[in-house]
Amino acid sequence: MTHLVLNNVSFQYPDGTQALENVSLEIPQGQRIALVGQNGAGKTTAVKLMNGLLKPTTGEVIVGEWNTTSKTTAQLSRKVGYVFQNPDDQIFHNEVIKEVRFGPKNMGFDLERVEEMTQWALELCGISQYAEENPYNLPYSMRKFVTVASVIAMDSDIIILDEPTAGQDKIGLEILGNLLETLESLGKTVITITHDMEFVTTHFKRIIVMANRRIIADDQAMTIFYQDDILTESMLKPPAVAQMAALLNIPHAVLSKKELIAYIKSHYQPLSSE
Ligand SMILES: Nc1ncnc2c1ncn2[C@@H]1O[C@H](COP(=O)(O)OP(=O)(O)OP(=O)(O)O)[C@@H](O)[C@H]1O
Repeated sequence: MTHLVLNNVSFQYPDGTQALENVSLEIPQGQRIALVGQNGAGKTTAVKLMNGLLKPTTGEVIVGEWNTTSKTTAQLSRKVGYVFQNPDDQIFHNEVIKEVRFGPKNMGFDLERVEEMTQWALELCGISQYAEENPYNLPYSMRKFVTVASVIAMDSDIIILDEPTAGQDKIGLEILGNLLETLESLGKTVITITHDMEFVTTHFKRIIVMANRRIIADDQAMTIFYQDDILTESMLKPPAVAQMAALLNIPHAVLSKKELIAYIKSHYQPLSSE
């Protein structure tokens, strides 16, 4: 069990850029969270603080019983796995299976567990058939799955996915949705940064919205996508169904195609063909 806490965390990059200001947050083990907000809001900085790649300038980040300030990234990676935004910043092996195997091997798992976790991760990410390929012969969306597999194979309590939906087609998004279900059933905490609001409303109950270096909302989709001040400040575009519901003046929150169609069917008469 690894409880994650950020207490009044601020962060400044060495060039003076203030990337986070007084961010406080608590994530109990096992939650599935979407982290959203405009480019530059501070999302990647926030998650890099969670796995110790960055240390807070002020405030504290607590991972389980550890304060990240006194731990190395290698120590923290046992508890918090981070899938980089750009897979090419992460991949360094010339064979997919070697890349995925590296993490569990490095954690010191016995050989049998290394193989078991590697095969499980490859399968869950839909890339078993590319195990012997050079990752750089695969398209970006597949390379992203190689990095996801490499991290989930390490079996950490907390898993952070930085923009896994970028460049994914329908099948890729289905694989990701299924992956989230599986990780939740295993009791993992999964924090996902994404710009895909359809994906957010379909797969996440808790959504954290960042804007201008701060958290401006931490709530469910029903609240976030129907609150004008949050949408304005974060510049988030609600999912298409919510936009259509607003155009139709539907008086309550609608977040799925099913709900939208049901409303239309019950309120509008079909046009007669005569
Ligand atoms: N290495 C760095 N040095 C200096 N400034 C940085 C560095 N990395 C990020 N920043 C700046 O910190 C701020 C927050 O960036 P961050 O990458 O955390 O935002 P983000 O919400 O993840 O954006 P995106 O959705 O584009 O990934 C931005 O102003 C960004 O330009």
